[in-house]
Parts: sequence; C-alpha cells; structure tokens
Amino acid sequence: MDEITSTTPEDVERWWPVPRVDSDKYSRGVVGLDTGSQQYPGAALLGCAGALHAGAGMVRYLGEAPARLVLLRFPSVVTADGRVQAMVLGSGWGEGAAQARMDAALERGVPLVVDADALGLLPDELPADCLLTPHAGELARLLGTERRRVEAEPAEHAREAAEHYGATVLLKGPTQYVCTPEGAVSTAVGGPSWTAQAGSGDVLAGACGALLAAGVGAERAGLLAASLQAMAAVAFPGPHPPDRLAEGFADVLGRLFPQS
Ligand SMILES: NC(=O)C1=CN([C@@H]2O[C@H](COP(=O)(O)OP(=O)(O)OC[C@H]3O[C@@H](n4cnc5c(N)ncnc54)[C@H](O)[C@@H]3O)[C@@H](O)[C@H]2O)[C@@H](O)CC1
Ligand SMILES: Nc1ncnc2c1ncn2[C@@H]1O[C@H](COP(=O)(O)OP(=O)(O)O)[C@@H](O)[C@H]1O
Repeated sequence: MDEITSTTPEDVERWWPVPRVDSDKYSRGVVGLDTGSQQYPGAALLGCAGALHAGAGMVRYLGEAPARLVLLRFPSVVTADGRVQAMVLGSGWGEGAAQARMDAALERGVPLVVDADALGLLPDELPADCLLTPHAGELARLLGTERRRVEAEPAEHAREAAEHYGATVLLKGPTQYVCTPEGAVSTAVGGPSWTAQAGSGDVLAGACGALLAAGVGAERAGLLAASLQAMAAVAFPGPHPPDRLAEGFADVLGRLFPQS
C-alpha cells in the first residue's frame, strides 16, 4: 500500500467552498436528496440536516418520506423537483430500495453520493465524480467478502472498491478513508467515537452531497464532510444525536471563516 495522506483542519480551511460576495443559492449548489422511505423517514431528515448545515445553497428533498415531516423540521427545504448539481441516494431506502430510484438519479447525469441501500444497485458505469459512502459491512457486501476482513484491512478494501467501480470511496468507521479510482488514499480528520451512532452516516451523506453540488471534487468532498463531522464532535464533545451535532457544523465553519 502506498503512502496514506492525513487531512488536517488546515486543509479543511484551505479547501472549503466558502461563499463569495457574489454567490447566490444556485451558484453555491443545489443538492437533491432521494433518501428515506415510509420505513425509514428519519434518514430523510438526517440527510437534510447534513446538507443544510454543511452549507448547501438549496436542498431539494425528492425521496419517499412524507414531505410534511421534512418541512416541519426544515422549512427551507424545497420539495418540488427541479435542477440539481448533485444527488444523494440510498440512506434509509430500506425495503423501498428500487432500481427505478437509482435509474432516475443516473438520468440526471450529475455527481452522486451513493449511500447505504443504493450501494446494492450500482450500475456498471457511474457518472464522473461519484462518491460511494459504505460502512465496513456495506463495503464487505460490495466486494463479496466478510466485514471482519474489511475491518482488518480497511484502506486496501476501500481502494479495491474504488478501482472496481471507478468511483471515489469514503469508508466510514473509527478512521475514515477516502480512496480515489486512481489509488490515492487519504484519511479524514479524526474525532471522538461519540459519533458512532445510528444516523451519523445519513448526516454525513447529506454533507457530502452539499459539497459535490458546490463543485468540490469527490475526493475532497468526502474528506471535507467527514472531517467537518469529526471537528464538530471535537468542538462539542459528548453524545449529541447526529442531527444535533450537524447544527455544530455551522459553529465550526463560523470559527474557521469569521470574516465570511
Ligand atoms: N433514523 C433512520 O431512519 C436511520 C436509518 N438508517 C437506515 O437503516 C437501514 C439499515 O442500515 P444498517 O447500516 O443498519 O444496515 P446493514 O444492513 O448494513 O446492517 C445491518 C447489520 O447489522 C446487524 N445487526 C442488526 N442489529 C444488530 C444488533 N442489535 N447488534 C448487532 N448487530 C446487529 C445485522 O445482522 C446486519 O448484519 C439503511 O437504510 C440506513 O440508511 C440508518 O442509517 C440509521 C438511522
Ligand atoms: N469509532 C468511531 N469513531 C468516530 N466516528 C465513528 C466511529 N464509528 C462510526 N463513526 C461514524 O459513524 C458513522 C457511521 O455511519 P453508518 O454506519 O452509515 O451510520 P448510519 O447508517 O446509522 O447513519 C460515520 O459517519 C462515522 O463517522
């Protein structure tokens, strides 16, 4: 295995897509979320929390959870269909995982964050700049191996999947690895294990989508989103539920960019 590059908070400060004086909601990036279902409506809310608090210009919620639930919690979310610069798929699809949902997203031709249940529906060819966000169990399923093998050699397995699918892979867990299809491997900024809680991954997928929609490449989008979540967990220690921790993203970014 070649060298593994560690991301630092200074990298986050250098790479983050800070809005410019002439930015508007469209130039900052519109992210579409086809996440959640009747079975897992919470995943829809968690993804919206991640995308909004990572600074998406606009979030369109296009999934199968009741729109009313999303709007009651996040009134700025738009539930009408329309143009997007990136899509987040798969979190909380559960038994509602359907090829039609994957195909509809692929037709948009924009970069995708492929999470959770959508990972089982990957096509032979993905659009450019896609980011797959498996945990160790999902990566094991993708590669036809066992979770313990992925956990024993996480970077190697993430790299194998990135090469096989021609997409960047963000492997979630205690250390978060980002591997490009060309074989570069980096780790995100680390954080406390309080983040290991159901729903953290759904928030993370939303944050990744906001960054892809802002025009950040898949590798940096994965590193930035995972690092931001860890930095928020460092800044606000303790067992904050993942949607509440997402509210801390704004504080972390506000401290990094006090003049913006
Ligand atoms: N609030 C929500 O709506 C949430 C929805 N989520 C969605 O839930 C679905 C399933 O996600 P998973 O990551 O769990 O799916 P996985 O299929 O990857 O994980 C399930 C695995 O965990 C094992 N398992 C289940 N309960 C266990 C227990 N109590 N102790 C030990 N092992 C146990 C099962 O045997 C199975 O192997 C996805 O659609 C995901 O996006 C999760 O992201 C959590 C939050
Ligand atoms: N030991 C750990 N320390 C810190 N963060 C962790 C640890 N284990 C998992 N995480 C975080 O928890 C999340 C796990 O994602 P995932 O299993 O997909 O959760 P879910 O599907 O329940 O939302 C990731 O975002 C990762 O950052």
